[in-house]
Amino acid sequence: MLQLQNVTFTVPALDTGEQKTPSGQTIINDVSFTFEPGGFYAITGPNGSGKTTLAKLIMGINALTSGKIMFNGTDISSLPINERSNAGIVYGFQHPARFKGTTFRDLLSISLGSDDEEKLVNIISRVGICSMDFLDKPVDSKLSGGEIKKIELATVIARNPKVAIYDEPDTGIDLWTIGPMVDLLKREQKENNTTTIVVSHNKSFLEAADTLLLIKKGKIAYTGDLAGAMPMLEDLSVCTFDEFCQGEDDAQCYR
Ligand SMILES: Nc1ncnc2c1ncn2[C@@H]1O[C@H](COP(=O)(O)OP(=O)(O)OP(=O)(O)O)[C@@H](O)[C@H]1O
Repeated sequence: MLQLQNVTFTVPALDTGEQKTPSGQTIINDVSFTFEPGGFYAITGPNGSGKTTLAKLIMGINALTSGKIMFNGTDISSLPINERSNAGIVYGFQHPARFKGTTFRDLLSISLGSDDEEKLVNIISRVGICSMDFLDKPVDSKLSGGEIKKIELATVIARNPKVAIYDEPDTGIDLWTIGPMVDLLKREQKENNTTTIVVSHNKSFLEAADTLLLIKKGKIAYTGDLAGAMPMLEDLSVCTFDEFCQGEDDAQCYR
């Protein structure tokens, strides 16, 4: 069980070499929530509401300003990323890194902790990569957005995570690939009891989730199923910029 207790993230002061002065903007504000083992959660909300920041706080990519994160009874709030990863929390990036001179086989072997061919094939077939040649592709800028996403998913799944966090996994993926990707994450959730947390605006992921967390201005505005969230999702007041238009129906903006 993964518990967020009064989790807060305020933009830290920049170290200018002089005394630190807090820049002070609170991005995540006093968020408490429990992710049950094996649940499928979608974190959604307007642009800039704090979804990625919340995911990064769970992974330890951002350090908490205050509050606590408990994982299976242990306080992991001050653990670095690698120790959270060793504990079973794994993060798939929105824009995965590309490493010149590294092949997919290298990356996957590191994630898997083994270069056993049979195990590598098992993982690539789980993410829907049929060609063995793909294993020896360099992970560089020549890969398409969809290919790099599949590689990222494979490296997360290879770690056999207890908690898998995917930040906008549909970025760079065509509409025809989203369905199979949702099916893949659902299958991994069910077969391995993986607690799955997906940051997404995509309806397919929102429909797949057991529970939605709707984030608005750094706070949880709603938790529950998609049907219950619909009025809020359709309500323009969830827009981050609503203080400028006060929610007027005919506001001239790009929401
Ligand atoms: N370390 C940081 N320093 C300064 N500002 C930050 C930091 N981390 C996040 N922010 C700001 O916090 C806000 C929320 O960012 P975040 O990436 O969490 O939003 P999001 O809800 O995931 O948005 P999107 O849907 O556009 O991906 C943004 O305005 C972002 O610029």
